Amino acid sequence: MIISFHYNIGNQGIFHNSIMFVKKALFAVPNSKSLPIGLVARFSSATGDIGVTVNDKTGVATVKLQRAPVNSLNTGFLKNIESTLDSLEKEKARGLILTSGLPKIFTAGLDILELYNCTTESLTTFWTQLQSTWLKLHATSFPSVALINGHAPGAGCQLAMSCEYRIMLGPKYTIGLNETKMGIIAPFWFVDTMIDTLGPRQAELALTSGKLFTSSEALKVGLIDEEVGSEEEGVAKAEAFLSQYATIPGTARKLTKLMIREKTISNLVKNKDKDLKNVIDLITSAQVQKGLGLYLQSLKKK
Ligand SMILES: CC/C=C\C/C=C\CCC/C=C/CC(=O)SCCNC(=O)CCNC(=O)[C@H](O)C(C)(C)COP(=O)(O)OP(=O)(O)OC[C@H]1O[C@@H](n2cnc3c(N)ncnc32)[C@H](O)[C@@H]1OP(=O)(O)O
Repeated sequence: MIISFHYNIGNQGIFHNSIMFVKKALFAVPNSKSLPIGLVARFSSATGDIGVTVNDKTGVATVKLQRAPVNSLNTGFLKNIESTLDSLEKEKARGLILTSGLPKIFTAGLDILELYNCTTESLTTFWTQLQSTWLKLHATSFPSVALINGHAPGAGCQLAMSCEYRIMLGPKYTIGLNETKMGIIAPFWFVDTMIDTLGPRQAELALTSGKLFTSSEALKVGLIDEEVGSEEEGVAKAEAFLSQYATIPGTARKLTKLMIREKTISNLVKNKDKDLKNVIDLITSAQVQKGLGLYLQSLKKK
């Protein structure tokens, strides 16, 4: 017997920030004893799809990012991700597996079109949303795993580092904070997160060179925790990691996580405006705009 639920999202171009769990159908599946049981959802909008499947035995939600062609993070997509996390908190999810529904790409990081030819106003909206989505992901009350099933440059790496455990599909894809390669600077909270993940020595080497690590290099420096040969293996490892928390009291777990992350979180919370000003000053400068234009062209020329 399978119980299927669908999230029903109010959709006015972009999603409302609440998900209603609506029991849609109760149906029997003949001859199936081992089909996954769960809540299934698919969100759809011009600013990206987010597929959510919740295993109703374990309470673990698999969230699949899907914004073709490369899951680049624009304001609407970031807002959808934040709304999804809000809903999972509200529904008391027991764990998160964050992955991509696209082939080859986890996420290509920030949508460079949000940075190029932007206005101060549009950049403010975008950056404020990015800060807000990241804070939510970094501080989830439930344990989180990034199943990195494709490239994860820039903010793609940042999202992955904010999950508590990283499993990456090898050997073809790369991950890292590549901002300096683009002639820009990673924001201080990206830097803080990388230092928390790699330690200052490896973070400095990685950040100053804008290094994109292969999965085996990432494993060596501790940027990822496991490298796998297939998505199925990745899902099994993610579920195994999350299952250890089934017997750990949730509040103790959450408070411990927040204690460890508190410095990095409060650094951004206290300095949000300063961060925004830095970004506006840097990104709207003629020199950086020229560089971003050339970078976009180089991507399109390939
Ligand atoms: C004092 C200073 C203080 C503060 C700092 C201030 C500001 C800092 C802000 C900096 C933060 C930056 C974080 C980031 O995330 S920057 C973005 C990093 N990402 C990248 O560099 C990825 C670029 N893309 C790629 O390398 C490849 O596309 C990728 C490996 C992901 C996929 O390769 P593939 O061959 O599969 O696809 P492509 O043909 O390259 O791409 C397909 C189309 O998608 C477009 N594209 C790709 N990436 C992006 C992107 N990030 N944003 C927007 N669009 C993207 C690409 O141009 C192709 O478009 P079309 O040709 O189809 O039109």
